[in-house]
Amino acid sequence: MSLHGSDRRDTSSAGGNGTVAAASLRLRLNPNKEHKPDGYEDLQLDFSPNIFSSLERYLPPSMLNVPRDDKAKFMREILLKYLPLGERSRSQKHREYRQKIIENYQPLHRELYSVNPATFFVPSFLRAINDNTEQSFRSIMSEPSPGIFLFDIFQTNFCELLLSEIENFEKWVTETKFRIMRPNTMNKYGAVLDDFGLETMLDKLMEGFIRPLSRVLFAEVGGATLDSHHGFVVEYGKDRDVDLGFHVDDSEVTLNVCLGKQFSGGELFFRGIRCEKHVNTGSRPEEIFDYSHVPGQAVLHRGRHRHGARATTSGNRVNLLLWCRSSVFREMKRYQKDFSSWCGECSREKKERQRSTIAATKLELFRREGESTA
Ligand SMILES: O=C(O)CCC(=O)C(=O)O
Ligand SMILES: [Fe+2]
Repeated sequence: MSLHGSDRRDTSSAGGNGTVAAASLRLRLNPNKEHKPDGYEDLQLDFSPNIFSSLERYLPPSMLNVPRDDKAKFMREILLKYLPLGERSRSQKHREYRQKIIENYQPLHRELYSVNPATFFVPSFLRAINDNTEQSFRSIMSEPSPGIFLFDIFQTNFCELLLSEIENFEKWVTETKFRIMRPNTMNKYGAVLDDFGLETMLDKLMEGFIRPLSRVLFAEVGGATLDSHHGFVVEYGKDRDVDLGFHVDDSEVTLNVCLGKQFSGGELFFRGIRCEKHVNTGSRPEEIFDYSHVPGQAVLHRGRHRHGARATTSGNRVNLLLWCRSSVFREMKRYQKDFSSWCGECSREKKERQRSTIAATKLELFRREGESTA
């Protein structure tokens, strides 16, 4: 979402009640650069906390020092005006849904709810992130097939704690008969981690740890500008989902980490990267890659890398998925037709066009040469 000068609207209906409802309040045209904005990470909001911190500098001077909740409420009203009506009520309903869960669900392991690098990540991963160079990233990962990166990320203890938190959440769901929303249309089981309080932690995971990698590995699909996420777990086995059909993710970059437990089967199969237009085209032999999950190991790939998961034939498999999105990339994509920098089929078509242009030029040159020597 971008707030251009010309888009800025009157905020007269914003606020609803209390101090922030004054009809004359408008956003400033230029930000107050001296003002140090509040953090909004710990609030349940329908937009990224960063948007609130950025927008705060545009608040009218009289509002800069009002309580944070009032500022958030005022800004939220403004931001909601930029959503189409249907989406606005969907967003409102989802907010209420989350609020209800968070007010009633008692987390089991509070230490999971904010990122603690020393206890979450394995040392090799932390070192690479701290070095922050392409060389350091590549030194901890393998790329068994173009665009699919594998590396150790989570400590065993972190995986176990997260599994136990998820079990605890599901126990609460069963006991209270709370109807939860599943991660997406393809899963009957699993849970959205963002919905029961892990959103801020996962946002930090994306910003501090996945975006630096994606900036280098997936620059052409907005890897440097990932700014929102959908974080969830999928669960397979007896009494759970069995497999997952062939699909692309609603993400620019996907992090998939197996948390455990004991299982067989469940391999991921990859079949090349495709844009929307080419999503159903065939794959070439070099695009075929199968991967067997290893608990604690990350698989990082573009969301448009076509894939699916084979049946988990025994035991239980639980995987953490972080679909990372870039609003900038999505906006730019609307004005483009050629995705040869990442779509396997666009790239093949482009090479084919170049090949036939060269062939036609050569033919023309031969023809002219023939004419001049005749
Ligand atoms: O089962 C898996 O590990 C893959 C899940 C997946 O691809 C997804 O949820 O988008
Ligand atoms: Fe997927």
